[in-house]
Amino acid sequence: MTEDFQFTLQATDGMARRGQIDTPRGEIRTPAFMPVGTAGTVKALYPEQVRETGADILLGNTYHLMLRPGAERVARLGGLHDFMDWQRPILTDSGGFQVMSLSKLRKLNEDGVTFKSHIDGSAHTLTPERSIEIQKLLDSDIIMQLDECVALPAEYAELERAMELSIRWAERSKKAFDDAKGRALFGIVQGGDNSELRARSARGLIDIGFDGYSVGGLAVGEPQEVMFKVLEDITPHLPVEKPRYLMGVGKPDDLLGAVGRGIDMFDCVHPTRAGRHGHAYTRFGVINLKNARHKDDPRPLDETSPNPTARRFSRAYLHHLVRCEEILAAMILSQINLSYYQELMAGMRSAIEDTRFDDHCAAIREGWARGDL
Ligand SMILES: O=c1nc[nH]c2cc3[nH]c(NCCN4CCCCC4)nc3cc12
Repeated sequence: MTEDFQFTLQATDGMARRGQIDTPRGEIRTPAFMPVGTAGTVKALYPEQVRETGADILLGNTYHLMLRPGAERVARLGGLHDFMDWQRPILTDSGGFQVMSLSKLRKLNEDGVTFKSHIDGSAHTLTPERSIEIQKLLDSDIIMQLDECVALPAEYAELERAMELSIRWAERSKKAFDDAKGRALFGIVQGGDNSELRARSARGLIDIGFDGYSVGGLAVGEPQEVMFKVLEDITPHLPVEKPRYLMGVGKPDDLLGAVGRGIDMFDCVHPTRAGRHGHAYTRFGVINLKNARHKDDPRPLDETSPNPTARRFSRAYLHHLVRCEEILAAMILSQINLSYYQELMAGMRSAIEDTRFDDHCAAIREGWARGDL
């Protein structure tokens, strides 16, 4: 454990946990949602606007930044925090997942993965050691091991092979990390939807020892109930005193269910991507502002929202901006969606403190069910 990366469990309510991660660059209140800043930007927002939505930490992607502008270049320019002027914690993914989902030509073997850039076709290699090196060059605060994520549904043999490879890569990642001061290294639990493989993966990672444990191999096309079942299988095996991070999740309903099953950290492109596509997340559920029903509606999105932006512009105006594909639509809706996600996380944090998590989630879901009147 690096001494200045410290997770404190403050309260629990059933499996739901309220905690805090202290890092050299600031604290992370959990359960936490991490906006995705793939190419060194949370799209359409200034970093100070991202902070104003309530975010304590951002996610950066090794795959994208190693291809462009390059990890050594970011290091020469002072690291990712100075490069994008976000001085709070950054968690970086290790790149394997993006290679498999973005790069056409790739070859994976025991040593690592070689692939062609989806940008210019140039050849690249990611090994556990190189991925750790890149994340250190980016000056990441929370580093991920390199792993292999298998899309579901998948055969047992394939899930077992990838899970065992990921444990060997976890070992190599830990050696390369070499307890870098002030940084944390997370292992990633694999094993698909097979509870025996998931348990073996968790045990293997715990034996190696990590500062936190990510649940990988989910949000890859499986139904929500499969994801929840996997979480119920895994979280009892994970150490209570270390943070759990569910990668790539999710929609608001996923967040409530996963916090209730013991998850502390999340990341997803959904709120920002949905915002760019004209969808607004609110207490009433998601509102598609492309829909013509809004074109004469003078009401703001949500006049009782704590977010001034959601009280400021009429639905008619937002509908107009979305229809015109104006840049301001992406800016406004990205801010509104990230604010709503952070409002959800803050609400869950206080509900857990007051041991009223289940009632709180029921009330949130009632609001979504009532819909947009
Ligand atoms: O197993 C993983 N290891 C490393 N990184 C990951 C990232 C992931 N991201 C996702 N899902 C992302 C789903 N996302 C939802 C919104 C639209 C774009 C795709 N699963 C993941 C699994 C992993």
